[in-house]
Amino acid sequence: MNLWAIVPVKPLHQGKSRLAGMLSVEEREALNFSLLWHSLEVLSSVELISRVLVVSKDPKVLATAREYHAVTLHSEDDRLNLNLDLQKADFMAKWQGAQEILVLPADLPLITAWDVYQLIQKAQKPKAMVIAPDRNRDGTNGLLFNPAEGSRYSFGPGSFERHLAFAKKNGYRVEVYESETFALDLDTPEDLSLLYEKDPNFFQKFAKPIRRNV
Ligand SMILES: Nc1nc2c(ncn2[C@@H]2O[C@H](COP(=O)(O)OP(=O)(O)OP(=O)(O)O)[C@@H](O)[C@H]2O)c(=O)[nH]1
Ligand SMILES: C=C(OP(=O)(O)O)C(=O)O
Repeated sequence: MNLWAIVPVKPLHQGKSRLAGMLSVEEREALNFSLLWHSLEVLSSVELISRVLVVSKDPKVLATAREYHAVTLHSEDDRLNLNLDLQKADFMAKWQGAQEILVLPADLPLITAWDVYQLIQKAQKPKAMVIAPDRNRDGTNGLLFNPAEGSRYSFGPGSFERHLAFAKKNGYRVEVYESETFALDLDTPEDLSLLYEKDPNFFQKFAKPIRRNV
């Protein structure tokens, strides 16, 4: 087993733009940094993961990833394109020996190492795809390919159904990973309120990287 986790990250000042009505650009930048830090903390404590690969245009994101011994890929395209960045990261991971690939967006504030471990367990027997939907069963909050060969990314609105359809069409055993913690990605003001309810301490944790930056 040689499982790589790929984490795509938008530039910190651009991410979470749907929260612009509630948070200033500085607050969103701090929140994005905190979410990145949380993802790296979680992934680096999952022993089943051989390497973490972070793909981003943002040098600060990549420098932080390297502090966690992640492999980094600098996306140099003019425009933002999540699926293209994932495709490039996927190629790099396979070139360096990845046999299984897990894509984990960096906006899952509630996930723990145990959640990620459980998701991975579902993919033990190939040929499998594990798909973790968001709470509306619209987006994809985790996607694992075992084997990595033949992987394909179709993130964006409605991606859960597209990933399911891809799996069925291509002969994968599909495991839908239903998890309350995985299901909460931070996109909308409603998601932010839910996070306040479920983990008010998250916002104290997220003061930490703000302090690190000043
Ligand atoms: N490398 C890379 N990562 C991206 C890109 N677009 C989104 N991401 C990351 O992909 C994950 C899921 O993205 P979204 O849920 O749409 O988050 P977001 O783009 O910050 O949210 P909005 O700005 O509100 O659309 C997050 O970790 C983002 O940082 C991209 O073009 N390139
Ligand atoms: C890009 C995605 O994220 P979101 O729907 O959270 O923007 C996705 O789930 O495919």
